[in-house]
Amino acid sequence: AKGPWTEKAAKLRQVITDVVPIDVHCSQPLAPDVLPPSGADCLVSCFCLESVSPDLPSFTRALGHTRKLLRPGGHLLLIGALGESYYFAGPGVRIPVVPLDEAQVCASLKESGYTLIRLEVYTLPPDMRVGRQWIIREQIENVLTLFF
Ligand SMILES: C[S@@+](CC[C@H](N)C(=O)[O-])C[C@H]1O[C@@H](n2cnc3c(N)ncnc32)[C@H](O)[C@@H]1O
Repeated sequence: AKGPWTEKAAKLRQVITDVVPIDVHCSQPLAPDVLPPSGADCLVSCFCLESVSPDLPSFTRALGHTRKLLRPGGHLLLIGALGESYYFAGPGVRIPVVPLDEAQVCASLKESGYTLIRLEVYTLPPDMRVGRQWIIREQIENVLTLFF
């Protein structure tokens, strides 16, 4: 069915030139020839690191692995959720999420070598709480955005 997303999908297909697998738990998360030798100018991670890390050390390590993909002076835009304990990847498929607070995220960033440029923490408005995780964890619907 046609809708606003049809147009957005078409635009995206015009600008995305490749889709490659990544595993943030590997010390080399991408295949060696994917990025230029100097590294990426910018990386964006959206609701990924906390939702694929079983605990805080694993989250911190994933940040460190990601940093190695950036060129010196490159930027990471990290978007994630605070205080989640799991999300539903499908009916009955509950994926554990490391529940982070702001201080833990800042400490993990520092430990993995990032310089924090900007931090924004906000609460989702009720009409955006459509995902099950937001319904289940209404008390912790803070979303964290970090710019490096
Ligand atoms: C909660 S979803 C977020 C998806 C999307 N970015 C969004 O904002 O809706 C978490 C994503 O992490 C990806 N993922 C799972 N394990 C991963 C890993 N080891 N390394 C990198 N990404 C992983 C999954 O494929 C999934 O798309």
